[in-house]
Amino acid sequence: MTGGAPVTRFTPTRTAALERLSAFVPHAGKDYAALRNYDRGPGQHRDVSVLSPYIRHRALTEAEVLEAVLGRHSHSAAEKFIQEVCWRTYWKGWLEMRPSVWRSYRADLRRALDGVQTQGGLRRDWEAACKGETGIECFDFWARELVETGYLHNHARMWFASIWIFTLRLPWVLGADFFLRHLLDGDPASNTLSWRWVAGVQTPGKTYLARGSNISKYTEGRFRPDGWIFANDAQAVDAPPHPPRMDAPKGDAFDPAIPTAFILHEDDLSPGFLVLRGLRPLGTALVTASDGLTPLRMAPRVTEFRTALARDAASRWAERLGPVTEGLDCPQALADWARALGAEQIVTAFAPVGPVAEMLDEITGIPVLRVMRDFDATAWPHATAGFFKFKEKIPKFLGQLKGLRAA
Ligand SMILES: Cc1cc2nc3c(=O)[nH]c(=O)nc-3n(C[C@H](O)[C@H](O)[C@H](O)COP(=O)(O)OP(=O)(O)OC[C@H]3O[C@@H](n4cnc5c(N)ncnc54)[C@H](O)[C@@H]3O)c2cc1C
Repeated sequence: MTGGAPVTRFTPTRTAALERLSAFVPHAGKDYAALRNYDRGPGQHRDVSVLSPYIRHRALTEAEVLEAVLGRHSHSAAEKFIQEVCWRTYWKGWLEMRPSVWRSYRADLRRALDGVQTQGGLRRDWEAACKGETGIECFDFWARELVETGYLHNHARMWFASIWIFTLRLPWVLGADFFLRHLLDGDPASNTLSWRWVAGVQTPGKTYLARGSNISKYTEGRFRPDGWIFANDAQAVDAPPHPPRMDAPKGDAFDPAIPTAFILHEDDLSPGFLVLRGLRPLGTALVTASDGLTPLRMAPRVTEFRTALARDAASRWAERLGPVTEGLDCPQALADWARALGAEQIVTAFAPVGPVAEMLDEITGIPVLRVMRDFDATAWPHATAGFFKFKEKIPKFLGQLKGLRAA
């Protein structure tokens, strides 16, 4: 066996994440560069890190993962892995500067779901795709793997999205929503922008077309799809041009001497950087807002994982957080809770575009200070164009990692 231990189970603790990280780090160099495209199937994903459900919620931060890898490998040996970690950073920065892309996705999704209600053919095809009953063996397998494990290999995500859009001719937003409901790492930036990329919307005109030979090779013959199932040509999906780019967010500073209520939310479950900046809250609210990712029902596996991971973070930091309150699931309830504590400000880690940020934006009557990590503040403003330009800046981000300890 060449990679880390084969896994697809996700224990919702930082300890489990750290164990997985340390088992994977030795393989993050040339093994990863050579083998990362192989999808060996559920329980066999040994050539990739399978860390994304933890990194997505910042039970592990990108900075921590990069530091661990650079503690073992040179930059050039681990270049490929480092770049993949930075794809997440890039997507987040890109969406932060064009937040209307997320709002447009949601509006298009609502329209597509109306279509599902009113058009029998669309409903039938959408249901067959989500249940893994299309008759396309590999696609059906991945649909079930996703629902049963909450994870898919990156290559399977690309093939799946391509077949969804160009073979089944289903709206890409319905596929993105299917992913968000079931992926443990489901995330507005990486998911929306990756689906847009496959559809030829993100890099206008450049689509990703799945090929049978590529699937056979990288599944080591587990699937040998016939050529006929694939579209020969992928016309980019029609979409408006990218919206104008806004400035990257800067985040807020906070005065630890002011009585503070703290929101620990699912987009950043490592509050150590705030404790280091003097955070001593009167109390903490634990917020998960994943239900806001979809108009449909989130998979219980996903909400359970996120709730457990958030509780794990709260229990790790119990001595620093004051009394912890759960179940405050609307802006008004959060504002009332903070005031009842005697707080004059709410402090929280910056939440990127998505339901948590939307909830924070609606809190009124008490200042909400969203504190950014130095890593994000440094990297996000560089997501101005394509990843190629962004990745040239990676050495600069890595140069600043020293001292940016996160947990
Ligand atoms: C259609 C589609 C939808 C996707 N939806 C999501 C999503 O909702 N959430 C999500 O986290 N990722 C998404 N990805 C990106 C990528 O597939 C996953 O991050 C990756 O497969 C996670 O597995 P891993 O941890 O084993 O990755 P590894 O190969 O071990 O990579 C290490 C880390 O780098 C980051 N990373 C790797 N590839 C990417 C990428 N292409 N984009 C962003 N970050 C990356 C992740 O944090 C990952 O944990 C999507 C990709 C596609 C093609």
